[in-house]
Amino acid sequence: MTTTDPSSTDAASTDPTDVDPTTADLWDEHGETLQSVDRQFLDLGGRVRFSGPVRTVRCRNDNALVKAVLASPGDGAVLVVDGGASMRTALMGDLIAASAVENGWAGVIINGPVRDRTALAALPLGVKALGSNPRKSGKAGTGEVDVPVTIDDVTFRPGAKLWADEDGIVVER
Ligand SMILES: O=C([O-])CC(=O)C(=O)O
Repeated sequence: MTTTDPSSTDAASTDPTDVDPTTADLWDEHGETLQSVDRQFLDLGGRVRFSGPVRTVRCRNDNALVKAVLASPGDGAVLVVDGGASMRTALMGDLIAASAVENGWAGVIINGPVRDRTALAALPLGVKALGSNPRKSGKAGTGEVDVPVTIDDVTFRPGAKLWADEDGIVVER
């Protein structure tokens, strides 16, 4: 990729000239004023480097809220989905991810699995997740939206700025 346009939708952007600083650069500059996520998420979207303000969903084996939130305007935000690390059901597939792209979301971080990995890898969307499972989620809509969620010792507060890349995830406290 040769553009430095941050709104570019090129898939699989890993170009070091991208305008966003790397997470390592951010850590060097800001250190422990940021939080860094220890958990080793897999990069499963067509964008590896992404950033934006945090939005959140907390749910477990039920993705109705994920679908609803990603069908609403994202305005460049990153949705952090705390699925409690359950690997039982996929919390996002290609249709929900395509809707996230259409609605202007920068990325989705899922403490749980996705499905349709081949399709996700072709979308201009950041996706970090624990893995994949073909089993569909429940659709009851149980869970919470835009509450602080904690994954290991990192708290993701709605509105906090988050940066993700090949090295990991850093987020404002
Ligand atoms: O509908 C679901 O539960 C997930 C899915 O397959 C999709 O997003 O395409």
